[in-house]
Amino acid sequence: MSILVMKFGGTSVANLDRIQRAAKRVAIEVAKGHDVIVIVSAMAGETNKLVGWVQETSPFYDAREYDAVTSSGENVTAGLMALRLQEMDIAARSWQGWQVPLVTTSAHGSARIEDIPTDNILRKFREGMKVAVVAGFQGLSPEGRITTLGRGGSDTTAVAFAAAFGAVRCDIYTDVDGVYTTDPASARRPASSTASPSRRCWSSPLSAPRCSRPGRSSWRCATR
Ligand SMILES: Nc1ncnc2c1ncn2[C@@H]1O[C@H](COP(=O)(O)OP(=O)(O)O)[C@@H](O)[C@H]1O
Ligand SMILES: N[C@@H](CC(=O)OP(=O)(O)O)C(=O)O
Repeated sequence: MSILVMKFGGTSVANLDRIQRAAKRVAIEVAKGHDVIVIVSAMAGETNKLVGWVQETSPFYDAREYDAVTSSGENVTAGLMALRLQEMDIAARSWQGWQVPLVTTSAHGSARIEDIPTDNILRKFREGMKVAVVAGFQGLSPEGRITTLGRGGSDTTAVAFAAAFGAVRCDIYTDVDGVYTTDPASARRPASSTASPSRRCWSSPLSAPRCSRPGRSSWRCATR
């Protein structure tokens, strides 16, 4: 069994057309014989909207409820991606963090991943499932509450899954107009695009700094 992890960021699942386009990419990898774990983010802008709603409702909010609300964007995209794949006759189902379960610390809003048991998903692959669509960014605390991993945390989810499942590769997709030479989120004046978006960018830093910890093993992680 060769497992491939594919992560689609908010820009790549921003609407139903983009979800369909991402699903087609997944289908290509399934056709190559991989069992695929797809990690999805919330649709672009959704998490910001949810954070805004929390802050507007409760300025000194309960962090456990912040996580309950802000994790929900990924649940929507996971379900929609699984439905789209099913429409393409690919055996797929969605998994929320608690269903895996992706066990984290109790640090709500910036939880650390403690454990990713592989048995549930591997059993489904053995039964014929081809794609496990996992909601990124979220997990379950020892107290049984939903947690989130911090903004940009879906990259962390993807890299941690790739390590836990011994994936052949972890591909991180984002929809941009080109690959800049520096991270536009941190650079004062983003350098111009130097390559086509489809080119592999092996040196590109992942958006979540905490990705590097679970990902320090030997397999390759590509930004596409
Ligand atoms: N054109 C680009 N070239 C290089 N890096 C980029 C580009 N656009 C975005 N990035 C970086 O890639 C990472 C993911 O971008 P982000 O906008 O969060 O996309 P997504 O919603 O797909 O996760 C971030 O670190 C971001 O700054
Ligand atoms: N949706 C979450 C998690 C995430 O990783 O998103 P993206 O892959 O779009 O950066 C956030 O906005 O923080």
